[in-house]
Amino acid sequence: MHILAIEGLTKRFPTVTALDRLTVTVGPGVTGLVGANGAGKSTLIKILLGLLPVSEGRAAVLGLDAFTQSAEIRRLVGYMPEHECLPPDVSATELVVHLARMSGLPRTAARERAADVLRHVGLAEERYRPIGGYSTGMKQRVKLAQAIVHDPKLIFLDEPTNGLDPRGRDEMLTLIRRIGTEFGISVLVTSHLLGELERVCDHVIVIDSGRLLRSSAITEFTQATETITVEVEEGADALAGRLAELGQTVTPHGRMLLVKVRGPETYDAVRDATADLDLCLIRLEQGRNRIEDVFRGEAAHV
Ligand SMILES: Nc1ncnc2c1ncn2[C@@H]1O[C@H](COP(=O)(O)OP(=O)(O)OP(=O)(O)O)[C@@H](O)[C@H]1O
Repeated sequence: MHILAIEGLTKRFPTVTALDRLTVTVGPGVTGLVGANGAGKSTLIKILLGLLPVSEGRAAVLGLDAFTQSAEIRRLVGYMPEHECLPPDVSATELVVHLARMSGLPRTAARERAADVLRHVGLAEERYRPIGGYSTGMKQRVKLAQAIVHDPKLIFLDEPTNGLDPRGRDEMLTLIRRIGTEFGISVLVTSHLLGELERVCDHVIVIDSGRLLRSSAITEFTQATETITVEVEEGADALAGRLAELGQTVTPHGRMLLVKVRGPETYDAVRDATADLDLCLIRLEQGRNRIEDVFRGEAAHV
């Protein structure tokens, strides 16, 4: 079954078309929804949650109709909104217990479950302090905890790394991957930073001005390129010369050399040339596309 099935979805605001005949399906696992600011990511999530009416089209979430069955959908789905929306005067524990109770859990179960999810997202003693004094990273963790407290089948995470420093981003992404794999919850996570979803997603959907640019497994984005990267401790110029003599096509790239792969003999040539010149080889790596490169290439054709 598809987790999401979206067909011809269009959303027009008075001055802008936020979604333009969007058709895409999403399977289980962690899916990235990528697009620049204003591409239509938040609008799509709000429609799927039944919070915004659409102009045209259809959408199903976990097999339920997004327009007529939104109450059932919200029971099965967790949502981490993009913007700051937390009450400053209550603690994370109070808030998450309250939301667990609102989703139908009895008092004791709600307390236990809230303690569990706050631990999972890495909030320790500070969970008893008012949220107003939290850092951005801690607030993002509270928003994530409330999204999973009712044990949903699917969560929508809208720009969860927003405002975080590199370490905070890294920790948040690791957490998202764990939720997707260890807890078995399907995830739709949005970002305007193309590269950051590479590590955590199984599948990526790219939208631009409300239109679908691409929907592919992450492996298709990051498939092997036809170059290998070679790095030696010293003597890169000599190595480049020797490889050229051996008939290889070499391009210097900073301290490294990019060598076009003609076949297994290219690897043999690198091995023989480094051995002949008595160089210390510190990297020999198959090149991979980066998701940004693919997107840039495709965006250029839109
Ligand atoms: N309630 C609204 N009224 C009018 N226009 C809106 C409304 N909500 C969104 N828009 C417009 O629709 C377009 C898509 O917005 P949306 O918030 O979905 O983008 P986004 O991809 O989530 O970007 P961001 O990451 O900046 O939130 C934008 O041009 C935005 O200005």
